[in-house]
Amino acid sequence: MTTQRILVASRNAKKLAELRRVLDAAGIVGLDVVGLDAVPEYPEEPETGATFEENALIKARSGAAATGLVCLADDSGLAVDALNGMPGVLSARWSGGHGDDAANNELLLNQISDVPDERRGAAFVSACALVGPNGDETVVRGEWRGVMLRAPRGDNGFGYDPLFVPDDAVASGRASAELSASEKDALSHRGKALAQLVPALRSLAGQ
Ligand SMILES: O=P(O)(O)OP(=O)(O)OP(=O)(O)OC[C@H]1O[C@@H](n2cnc3c(O)ncnc32)[C@H](O)[C@@H]1O
Ligand SMILES: [Mg+2]
Repeated sequence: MTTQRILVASRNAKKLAELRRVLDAAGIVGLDVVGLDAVPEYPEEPETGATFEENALIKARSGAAATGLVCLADDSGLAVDALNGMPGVLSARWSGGHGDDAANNELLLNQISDVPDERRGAAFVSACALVGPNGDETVVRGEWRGVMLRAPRGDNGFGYDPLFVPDDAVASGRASAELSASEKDALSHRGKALAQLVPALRSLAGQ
């Protein structure tokens, strides 16, 4: 059986690790998952879309076009109800610098410090785009509802995980950053999005 190479186009090492984990857990035989470090550098397009779906497609299209590989990309973020869905697509650079989790978390907590408990709902959102060799495109979305804490808790995960307590009963009030990797994957926005791609990935792998 031939092995289908698939590029997972993310510069965020912790997100990349989650994407790999979920693909591994899906048990798809015949897929060789590679990251951006395994392919020659290519100019990456700015993530200027108005939606998670548009941004995921921007990333997956440019990865597929530059490498000729099937390409999977995730665009994700946290949508806070009291902020009308922000930080949303701006989540990675909410405080200005890209990917400064501590600064992003501090700013966001301050912005919602006056929001009462009953209005602290939020959702993590992930859009995952898969672009195939013939230009075929699939985009899926997963959401994970929860509430915003008033101070960070936990050391696992990344980004806004220490601020977010999932609604799921199995999380029993723990922050996302207090869940194990497999617990997060089973519940998360990213896990839900990728689960919808399993059939497309299986057919790519020739299964
Ligand atoms: O675009 P790539 O290279 O994949 O990496 P990135 O970190 O820039 O990723 P995004 O543009 O999709 O921005 C997503 C941001 O949303 C936040 N985020 C997304 N998923 C998250 C999760 O599972 N837990 C905590 N924060 C998350 C986190 O701040 C991310 O940096
Ligand atoms: Mg990004």
